[in-house]
Amino acid sequence: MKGVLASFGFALEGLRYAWREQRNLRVQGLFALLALGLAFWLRVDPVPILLASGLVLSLELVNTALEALTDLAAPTYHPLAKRAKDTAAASVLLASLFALLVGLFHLLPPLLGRLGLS
Ligand SMILES: Nc1ncnc2c1ncn2[C@@H]1O[C@H](COP(=O)(O)OP(=O)(O)OP(=O)(O)O)[C@@H](O)[C@H]1O
Repeated sequence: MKGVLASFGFALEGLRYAWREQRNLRVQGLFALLALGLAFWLRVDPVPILLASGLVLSLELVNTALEALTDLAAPTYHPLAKRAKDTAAASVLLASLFALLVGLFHLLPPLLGRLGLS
C-alpha cells in the first residue's frame, strides 16, 4: 500500500511540474473545462468530452516526458531528436483536432438549438 501511495505521489509531482512548465497543458485544461461546462449547461452526455479531453491531456503529458528525455539524450542538435520531438508533438496535434471534431459534433447542434439558431 505504501508503494502505491508513493507512486501516486510521484505521478502528482509529474502533473504539478507539467502544469507549471507547459503552457499548452494549461490551455488544453482550460478548453476541457469550458467544453465540460458547456456539456453540463446544454444537458448533453459529458462522456465524449471527458474521453477526448483525457486523451489530449494525457498525450500532452507523454509529449512533455518525451521532450525531457530527448533533451537528456541529445542536448545538441540531432536529426533523430527532431524526429522524436516533432512526432510526439504531432500526436497531441492529432488528438486535439479530433477532440475539436468531437466537440463540434456533440455540442454545436444543441448549442445552436439553445440559442434559437437552428
Ligand atoms: N536536440 C534537438 N535536435 C534537433 N532538433 C531539436 C532538438 N531540440 C528541439 N528540436 C526541434 O526544435 C523545435 C523546437 O523544439 P522545442 O523543444 O524547443 O520546442 P517545442 O517542441 O515546441 O516544445 P515546447 O512545447 O516545450 O515549447 C522542434 O521542431 C524540435 O523538434
